[in-house]
Amino acid sequence: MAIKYGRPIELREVARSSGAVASPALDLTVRPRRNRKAEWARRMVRENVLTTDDLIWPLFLIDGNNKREQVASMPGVDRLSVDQAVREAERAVKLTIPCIALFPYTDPSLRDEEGSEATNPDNLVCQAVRAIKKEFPDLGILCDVALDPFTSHGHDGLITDGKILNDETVAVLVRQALVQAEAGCDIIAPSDMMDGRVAAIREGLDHAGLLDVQIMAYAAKYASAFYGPFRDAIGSAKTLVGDKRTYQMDSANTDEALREVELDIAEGADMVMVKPGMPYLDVVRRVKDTFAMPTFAYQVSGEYAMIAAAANNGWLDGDRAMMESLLAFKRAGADGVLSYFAPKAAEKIRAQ
Ligand SMILES: NCC(=O)CCC(=O)O
Ligand SMILES: [Mg+2]
Repeated sequence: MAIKYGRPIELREVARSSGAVASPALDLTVRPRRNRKAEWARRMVRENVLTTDDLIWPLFLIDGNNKREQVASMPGVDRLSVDQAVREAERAVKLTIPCIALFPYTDPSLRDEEGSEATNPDNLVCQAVRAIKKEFPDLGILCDVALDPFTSHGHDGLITDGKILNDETVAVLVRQALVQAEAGCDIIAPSDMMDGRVAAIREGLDHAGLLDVQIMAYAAKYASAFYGPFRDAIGSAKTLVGDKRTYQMDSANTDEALREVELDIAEGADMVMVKPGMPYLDVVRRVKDTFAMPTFAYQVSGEYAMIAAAANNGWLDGDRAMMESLLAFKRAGADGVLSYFAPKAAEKIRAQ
């Protein structure tokens, strides 16, 4: 190492203040704490900053009017009727959050084996997109593409004899993407993890003349326990049969994440995502370093619930844990974060 830490023995004792305890000064030339001595000094050397531009706010939708229903496992998060979602969209605009994401709680009577409601051009998501775009055309809207909010079995794809049918599912996902894009959605975000869906969706969008609709691929989505509260929110927790490990990734792998991301980029993804977030920051870093693509992370429902629950119990300073967890994504190389904390974090950033 080039740095020399020592200094001549005769200089060691000279800088002691009179009030110092009687112990010899350490022989240190380099003292990293100097750069942390005051808030202005810390700001000067700060390497990463979280801004409102880094936030994407996921919202849950429910049928009805003037309705807000608490999601029990996500304190502070509600399911919203379309008119209420428009009000939250207004809040996003005022907070300068660039983009929201929409997730429907589909009425159980509309769920079936094939997830047909996903391709209904007048489903809850499409209604919300149209209503929000009408009032706030400059707010970005991201829509998930996957069948789980619409299927009676809670899986993201079509099933026969307990097996997910990849290619048949992709054909349905293209139609789902098209109804959402035609309603005015700006970013199509396939979260299903079927092989080949990004290419098929890109081709479908281009064929329909929807050349400007972006694709944010949930490229590396892991089979995770942290999705629990989300399934509660969209009402698939009780109906889900089995697990999703034949399509979502094994949490032990990171090389596989790079292969998944590489494929989605080759198939036309404009942006890629890693999900969940906090337990997979190593994956975020590798993806960003390897591909230099716009890279996003999803701080999922379970991550939100952990912090919110601990804060509600007085075990954590909720605001500080929220900001620290969001900054961690920036440090890992993410360009942005989907987080249920988005409005709260944006309020805090703007108050600073
Ligand atoms: N496709 C979107 C999700 O699965 C969200 C998961 C979560 O927030 O737990
Ligand atoms: Mg894939």
